[in-house]
Amino acid sequence: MRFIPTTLKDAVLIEAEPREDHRGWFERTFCMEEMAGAGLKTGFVQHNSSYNHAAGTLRGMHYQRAPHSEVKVITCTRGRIQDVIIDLRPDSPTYLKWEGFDLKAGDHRQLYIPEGFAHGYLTLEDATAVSYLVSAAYTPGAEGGVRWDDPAFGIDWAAEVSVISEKDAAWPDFQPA
Ligand SMILES: Cc1cn([C@H]2C[C@H](O)[C@@H](COP(=O)(O)OP(=O)(O)O[C@H]3O[C@@H](C)C(=O)[C@@H](O)[C@H]3O)O2)c(=O)[nH]c1=O
Repeated sequence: MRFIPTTLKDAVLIEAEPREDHRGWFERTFCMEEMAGAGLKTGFVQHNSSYNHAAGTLRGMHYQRAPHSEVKVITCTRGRIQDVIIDLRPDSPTYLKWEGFDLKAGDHRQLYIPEGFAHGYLTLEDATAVSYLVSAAYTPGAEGGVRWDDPAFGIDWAAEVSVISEKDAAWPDFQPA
């Protein structure tokens, strides 16, 4: 595994190292020893998948409040997404900054998102699926969100948003802590 820093503190792109032979390839997509060695958390409690019928579907921007904060490790398993994270940790040098990542099926890449970030994605192709590990149990009462078009962040989405849940369209304007 290769660990590539992003512009946001503690968020990391993980590149797998496929070993190829005449059958195809083999790679590690999770390795406790290598990830812990790179300073990443490895205690995952759920493995989730979501499927989206149409390009232009937006899910996010989500987080869970402490003490239910989550690390997430995101993989695009079918199609293509613009995956976006926002650093919402007031004590971070990259507080309120966002970064977007082009993830697509078969790219051998995963995005490691630390606790304290909002996360969301926009599908760039029809029939797109996303798989992700999370480090804390789903706790609806601790759920928080940031609206995808909140002017506080000015996220530069790669395509028009055409499908979104009522919940995600209605997150209020961000209020700094
Ligand atoms: C996230 C989640 C949802 N659910 C249920 C609640 C609801 O009935 C249905 C769909 O939930 P949502 O609309 O919240 O699903 P979704 O919008 O896909 O939520 C996800 O969005 C991405 C961007 C993330 O980062 C994830 O952590 C998660 O928040 O699934 C669970 O049972 N367990 C879970 O862990």
